[in-house]
Amino acid sequence: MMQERITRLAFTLLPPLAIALGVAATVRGDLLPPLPRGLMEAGPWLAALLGAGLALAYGRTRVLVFIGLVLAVYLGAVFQLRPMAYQGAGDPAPALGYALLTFLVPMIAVANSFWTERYHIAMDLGLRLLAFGACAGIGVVLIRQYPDAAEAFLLTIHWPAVHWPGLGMPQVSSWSLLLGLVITGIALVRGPRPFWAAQWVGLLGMGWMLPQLFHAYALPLSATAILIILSLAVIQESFQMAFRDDLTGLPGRRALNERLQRLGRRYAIAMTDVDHFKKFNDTYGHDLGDQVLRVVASHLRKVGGGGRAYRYGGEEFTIVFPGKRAQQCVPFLDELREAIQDYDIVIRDEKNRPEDRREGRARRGQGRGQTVSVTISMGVAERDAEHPDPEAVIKAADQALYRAKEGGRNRVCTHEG
Ligand SMILES: Nc1nc2c(ncn2[C@@H]2O[C@H](COP(=O)(O)OP(=O)(O)OP(=O)(O)O)[C@@H](O)[C@H]2O)c(=O)[nH]1
Repeated sequence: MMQERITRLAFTLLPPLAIALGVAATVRGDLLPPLPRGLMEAGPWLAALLGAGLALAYGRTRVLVFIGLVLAVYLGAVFQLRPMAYQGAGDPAPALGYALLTFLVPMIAVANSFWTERYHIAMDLGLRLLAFGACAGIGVVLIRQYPDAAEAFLLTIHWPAVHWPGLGMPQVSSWSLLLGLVITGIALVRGPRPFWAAQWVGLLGMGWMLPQLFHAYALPLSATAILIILSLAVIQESFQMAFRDDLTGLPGRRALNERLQRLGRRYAIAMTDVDHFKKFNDTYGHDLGDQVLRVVASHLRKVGGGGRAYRYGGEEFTIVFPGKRAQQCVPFLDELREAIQDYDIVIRDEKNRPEDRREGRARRGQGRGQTVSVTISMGVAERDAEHPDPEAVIKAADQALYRAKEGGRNRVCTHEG
């Protein structure tokens, strides 16, 4: 499971990181030729339109809010920070406004990303805007009412030893950004999803772009890149929704249908079914049933012989072996069957769970955690004259599976016997 998560993390994080590093190298290395100013400055708006369009189409209100935050930071840097840097210190109001913005954005981003998308999209978006707008409003009121206290909190360098002026933001803002990165990072590692990766890279990118204030392209190019990364995350998530099974993480039926259309002349297909699963569900409940399906899927994912597993539906899985005969697949299938049969699934007794963690550990130490195991049956068939297309091969594999069940379950049967 661990290795699986690391692979997923790498696949999720590498594309946005590659885009971000590409942009950073372009800016730092001055690799772009002189371009008309308007063109560069149109970038963030065009990318925001693209992202907002996609987010609206797929009902991703979280992304819409994050797009707003990126634009707010970009505009804040261009219209607040830049003039401030030219004019030098004088009126503290713009500095306070900028500090409040950079302090609030990572916090709002985190709150927004943990807020599950519910209700109708307009209602959901309205509630978010109301809540986050209220936070910003309270911040502005507090700054106006208590400018000295606000300055002391937002603009003071509280710990000079750990402050790096090159960060381009007040110290509390950099803490807020760091906290945002840590929380988003943990969420990303625990459940690698394109949105978490996009938000993590986005926060990092915002932190990176602010000190490059006077570089001709840094701000618009970075903002454009972050918004494009967000748009790609929306596309990637919708793609995953269509092709990946949510419960097990395996590719789903649609992905299987796609794969079946592109098989060559020789292939074998195995149908897999969890034994007595209805009884299992009835005895231990649907939640443990779901846990079993995840465990079975994590084994099937590791199938050898060039096979690839899909969730066919319910407790049925399909494994496609390109270039193989049915007999050649049997050892790989048997290996899976044995691994699943030997795997102990620990029942987490939620009702009688001890409050005290130490007691829990002690109880587990005494071997009180009850375990269960399941078995699977498999039927495998290959393409031949009698079964010339994937539908016919699946039907033949289903018949073999039926025989495996009839023969006592926990076994692999081939179509030809
Ligand atoms: N927990 C859980 N159960 C599911 C899911 N999908 C299907 N099931 C259950 O899987 C069971 C399928 O049982 P059956 O096909 O009747 O057969 P079986 O009990 O597996 O028995 P044999 O196949 O004859 O060994 C049903 O009780 C479904 O409710 C799911 O996503 N989660």
